[in-house]
Amino acid sequence: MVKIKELEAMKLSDLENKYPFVLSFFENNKLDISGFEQRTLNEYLNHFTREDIDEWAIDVDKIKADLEVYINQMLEFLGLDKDRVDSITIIAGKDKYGNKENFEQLTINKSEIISIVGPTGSGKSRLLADIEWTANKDTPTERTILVNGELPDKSNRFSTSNKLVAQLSQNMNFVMDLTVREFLELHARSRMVDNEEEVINKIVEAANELAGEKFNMDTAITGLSGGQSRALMIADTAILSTSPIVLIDEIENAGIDRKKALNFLVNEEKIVLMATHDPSLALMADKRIVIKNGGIYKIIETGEEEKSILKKLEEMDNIINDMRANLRKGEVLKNN
Ligand SMILES: Nc1ncnc2c1ncn2[C@@H]1O[C@H](COP(=O)(O)OP(=O)(O)OP(=O)(O)O)[C@@H](O)[C@H]1O
Repeated sequence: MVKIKELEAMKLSDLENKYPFVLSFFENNKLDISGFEQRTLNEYLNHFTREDIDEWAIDVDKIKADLEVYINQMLEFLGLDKDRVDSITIIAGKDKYGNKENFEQLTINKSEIISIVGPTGSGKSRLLADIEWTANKDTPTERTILVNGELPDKSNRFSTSNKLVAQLSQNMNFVMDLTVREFLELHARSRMVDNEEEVINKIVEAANELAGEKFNMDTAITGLSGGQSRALMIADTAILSTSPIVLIDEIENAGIDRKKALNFLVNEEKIVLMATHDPSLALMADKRIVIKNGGIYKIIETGEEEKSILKKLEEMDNIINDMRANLRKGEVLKNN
């Protein structure tokens, strides 16, 4: 629930961006906010002179109380409230040997990217699965996942239309007999987007930017290569998904531009967790979780030194990518 205290210090332009429907509240209450877009709600409400207040019968406390009720009602009505995720918290469970994990709890906030590293079979996918399931001591790790500091309710956990989590998993096998266009149309329709054609074009364009070999709208999705279908799912998730949490289980080297893919998926409003064996992707995150024997063993913040190492890694990646592209084109590689 939104509290008026949180709103008072917001600039009117930010308030409008976050809750576009507030404009009709101001209009209905004959409050002219033009010229005050860069001022906070409090500054705006306190700018009235005694005369204004008497003449227009302005009651600031009542406006605030009404605005709080109005925003909460609108969020509930639009079904947006339950989808707002500002943070998730992982509360420690046990590793594969039954020992308590080496941390107490970790809160991940909106717009953070977290990578998950650790040897093969150490439990990276398990951690993602715990988050997807919003575990409540009911998985092998006995971890608990909180959303916005609370145990999420079941409706949130099991709703399929506005899913809490968008997951890009390692296996992306299409079984449906549809063309790319039909597949995206189905998805866009279920999301009720207005500009269907435009959105579909955007997804195919983005997917083709990620995949090496281009495909078009009339390609059957069963005919896409591993890398192409992966690229399509990434572009689809990035552009169409409203899920506030994106879980990525290794953007494996299926020939897609992984860094570009991550940039597509990252967005101010989302929490991104990605299991990876790739050093550049691991360091692109704000923090990384190190998993050992099924338990969280360390949480490391990516510091300045590692960020500068990331630059070097990216240069090396570019060299490797160029060589890969040239080999694919059938060229013979040359020194320098
Ligand atoms: N804390 C735990 N307690 C019990 N079982 C666990 C725990 N953590 C992970 N496991 C189990 O260990 C197995 C391997 O874990 P997982 O598949 O998550 O590894 P991974 O790190 O993703 O491996 P890869 O890098 O090969 O993808 C799974 O069966 C998983 O359920």
